[in-house]
Parts: sequence; C-alpha cells; structure tokens
Amino acid sequence: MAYLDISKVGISFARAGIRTEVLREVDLQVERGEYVSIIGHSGCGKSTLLNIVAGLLRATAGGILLDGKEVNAPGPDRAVVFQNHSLLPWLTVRENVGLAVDKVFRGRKSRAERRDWIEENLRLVNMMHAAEKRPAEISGGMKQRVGIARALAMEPKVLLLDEPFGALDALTRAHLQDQVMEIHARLGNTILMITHDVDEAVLLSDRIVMMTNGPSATIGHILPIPLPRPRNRLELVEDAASVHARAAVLEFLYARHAAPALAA
Ligand SMILES: Nc1ncnc2c1ncn2[C@@H]1O[C@H](COP(=O)(O)OP(=O)(O)OP(=O)(O)O)[C@@H](O)[C@H]1O
Repeated sequence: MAYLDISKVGISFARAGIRTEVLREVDLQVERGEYVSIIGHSGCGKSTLLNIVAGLLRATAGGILLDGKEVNAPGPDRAVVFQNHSLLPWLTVRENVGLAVDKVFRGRKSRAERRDWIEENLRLVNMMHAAEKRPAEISGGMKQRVGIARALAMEPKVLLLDEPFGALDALTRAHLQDQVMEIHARLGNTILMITHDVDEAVLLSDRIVMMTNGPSATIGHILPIPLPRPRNRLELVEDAASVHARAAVLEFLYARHAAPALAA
C-alpha cells in the first residue's frame, strides 16, 4: 500500500440549499519520499484536496490513509505551509518554531534537546541570524522560510505545501525553491505541493498531478518527471525531457482543459 493513499475522495458543499460537488473520485497514491505537485486552474479544488489531507475538511466520499492510518482530523504527522505565512506576530522567529516543537516533542525530548532541534531547523533554512526577530521585522521570503522550518521541525510524515512561493517575487521564489530541493534531497521528505507555476512543478516534482476543472473536478492526468536529481534550473531550460514535460502540462491546462472563461 502507498505511504499516502488518497482513495476515491469526493466532497460537496451545501450553500442556500444547493449542493455543489467540488471534487469527485480523486485517487492518488504517493510513495514515501516522493515530491508530488498538484496543478490546475483556479477554483478547481486544489486547496480543498490539501485541506482534506491535512484533516481540516472531511471528505464526503472516499478516504485517506497515511502510513496505514486513517486521516480524519488534523495531526502533527501532516504539517501545512500556506501561501501567506501563519506566524504569530508577537513571537520571535525562534519562538514561532519553538511553539510547534514544544507541542510535538514535549515529553519526548528534553528542554535542551528541543532547543537544539529548533536551532537545527532554523539553520536548515538559513534563518539562525534572524532568530530573535519578529515576523514584522523580516521579509516575505524569510517568513516563508520560518514557516517551512516550523513545519519541518514537527517531523511530519508528509509536508503539505499550499502555494508556498506564490506571494514571493521571482528571485526570492527561485532561491526558496532551490532550498526546498536541497532539504528534500537531504531529508527525503514526502511532499504534496499545490502550485500554479508550471516551471516550478517541473523543477521540483517527481510527478505532476493535473486536475480537471470544477465542479466535480478530478485528476485528469499524472505526469512523471523523469529528470535526474540534483536538478539545476539553468540546465533544465534546454533539457529535452524538461521542455517536453513543460509542454505537456501547458497543453493539458490551456488546450485540453482551458479555464472556463478562456474556453468560452
Ligand atoms: N467551505 C466551503 N464551502 C463552500 N464552498 C467551498 C468551501 N471551500 C471551497 N469551496 C469551493 O470549492 C471550490 C474549490 O476551491 P479551492 O479553494 O479548493 O480551489 P483551488 O483550486 O485551490 O483555487 P485557487 O487555485 O484559486 O486557490 C471553489 O468553488 C470554492 O468556492
């Protein structure tokens, strides 16, 4: 059985007496250590799917198993990083990460071990130099790095990234993508990431999951990205397999499943 097994998941919402089916029969198996991206037009249900995996929403059909255990509530085995950082503004960078570490490891690690663990994770994202700063005193990219450190510090079984680089400028985004690639290479995390960015999906993923448009969205196609790692963004620009993968995703999104407004 796959490490993360999303099986025939569906969800519908009722509003003013009308039921809308957002997702139908979503089937996805993710192996341990795999980096899987989900791409699809705005509103198709990507965040809804991620929130179901996070346990923040309950599927109305199907189910999810993580490492053989049913997912039906949020838990520290699934850490989420959102597009807009969710750091507590009154705490320092170190305290923000510390809060998560204390929650997960109190009773299992001593105070000194927890302090070292916080530092190790801040070092992993190159944020030790700003450990005593508060979120308002650091840049958007730095805040996302702290969010990633906080998520990694929980040692989740799966890291859920909801457009983690979406609000950043292009250069900061590239820098952070490289950092996440390095961390993934070093730690072997299992990652499920939502993105709108085709190049980002090709650069980072082992597989790209392409969603059809909603309502009743589902997985239209899953594209393996057979590029060797470590990957280098400059080399990929002219790499035939990379160019081919990019074209396949663009074709899916803009020819076969154009956004409703574009298709009209
Ligand atoms: N709690 C809810 N109640 C009612 N409708 C909801 C709820 N959550 C999501 N939806 C609807 O589900 C659909 C999918 O939303 P979702 O945010 O998952 O899409 P998305 O693909 O992540 O979009 P984007 O790329 O713009 O972030 C939308 O039509 C949204 O209005």
